[in-house]
Amino acid sequence: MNDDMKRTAPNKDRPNDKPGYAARAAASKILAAVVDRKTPLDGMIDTEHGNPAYRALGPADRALTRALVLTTLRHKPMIDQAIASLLDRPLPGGARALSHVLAIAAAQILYLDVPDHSAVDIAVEQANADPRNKRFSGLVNAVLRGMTRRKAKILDELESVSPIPDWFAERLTAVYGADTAHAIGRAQLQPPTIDISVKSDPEGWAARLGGTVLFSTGTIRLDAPSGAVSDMDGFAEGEWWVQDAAAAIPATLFGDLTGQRVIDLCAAPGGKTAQLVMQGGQVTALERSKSRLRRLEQNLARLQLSAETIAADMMEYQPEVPFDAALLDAPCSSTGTARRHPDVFWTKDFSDIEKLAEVQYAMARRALDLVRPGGIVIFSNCSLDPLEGETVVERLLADGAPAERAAFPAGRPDTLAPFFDANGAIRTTPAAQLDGKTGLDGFYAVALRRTDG
Ligand SMILES: C[S@@+](CC[C@H](N)C(=O)[O-])C[C@H]1O[C@@H](n2cnc3c(N)ncnc32)[C@H](O)[C@@H]1O
Repeated sequence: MNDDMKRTAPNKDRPNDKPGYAARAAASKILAAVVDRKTPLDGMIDTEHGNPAYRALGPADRALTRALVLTTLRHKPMIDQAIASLLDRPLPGGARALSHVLAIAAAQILYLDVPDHSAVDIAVEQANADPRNKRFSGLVNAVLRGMTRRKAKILDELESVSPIPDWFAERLTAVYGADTAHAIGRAQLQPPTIDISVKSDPEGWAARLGGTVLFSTGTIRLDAPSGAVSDMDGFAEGEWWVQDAAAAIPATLFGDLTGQRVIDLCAAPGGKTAQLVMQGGQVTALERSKSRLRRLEQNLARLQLSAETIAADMMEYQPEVPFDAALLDAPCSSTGTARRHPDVFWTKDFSDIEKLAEVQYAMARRALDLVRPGGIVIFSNCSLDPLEGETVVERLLADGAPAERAAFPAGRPDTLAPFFDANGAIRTTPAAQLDGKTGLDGFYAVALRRTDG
């Protein structure tokens, strides 16, 4: 039996076989893993290695589960407030599983185009099917029916609620000011576009794929993509790869790399490696995770681009000859990508940012050892917190690392000018516009020149 048939042959006598039940049950489990156990979402919705409840679903139910979890996480503070406003008293501390069933149902009622009665009925059945929650099935019914009746008023009340957690909202306000912090929060609610980088002919591919070209990076933006990315024109032929416009900025800042030996130090899945090859570099892609390096190799093979690949920890790797240039796209809190990965706000906290900042500091120092004197290191990451960007560089320079800030090569589009800070580094946030378009990840990128030797 194939996946589609499993989805279309329910046994109506068993509520758990009702259409849509399994998708909601999987969504509630996955939400619990994100919120209670801080498990990143991506791994759980992987078709090969993901959560078993997700893998057991057919393609249509998998898409529904993803939509349910993403929508719930994107609106989590609103949903929590809406549920709390309908309860006489808070749910008992042990009722975590129940709270996730309620949240998934509330996301459908408030934010998704799902008939209210299906959302309510299936949530009641989920409660009945779990011995821990059976006694609450009446409460689930009452809360969710109340929500459907008062939907318009509740949505109105939720207008002023920030979609990001307090710890991060406070941090953003302290760093960027209240208006930008608010705009970053609102940007989080917009469905993300698909941005792609092309090997050549952006205008031609934009016309073929129904997108528009963002002049600043040559990115093609698909505002209303339909179907799987891998089925789109040019994907199998290796003409393009998916890459947010902001993520495309750091590598382009090297300019022409013809004749230069370049190392991409945290390379997988390889979007920036592909750019470095396209910019003419003789590229070595280094990555600590063997499985992620395999993915990078597959991506490069599809794109018919060649680079040397090495599975190694950059902190231990010793090249025979130092490189002319290095890209350090360091692991980070990924808070700049929360539009597409809304789980980051619920799986991370400020202590993670502090720990990652230490790792990045050590990595940036190491990256300087791997280039020749006079060589350039571009340090970048997709965190919105300056502790993982601006402060790392300030610390390096204050501590006497053999480095100075370097200018990016001339010739970049003027439209990138608003993203340069006073020190000549790039800072983007989801509150900004690129080429007049909203929808951009948060990124930081700086160029450093090795000064000793
Ligand atoms: C932000 S991702 C890189 C994204 C990549 N540059 C791109 O554009 O596709 C960070 C990567 O660094 C890798 N990484 C983390 N620590 C590392 C280390 N010490 N040495 C090498 N790679 C490392 C992670 O496994 C992860 O794949």
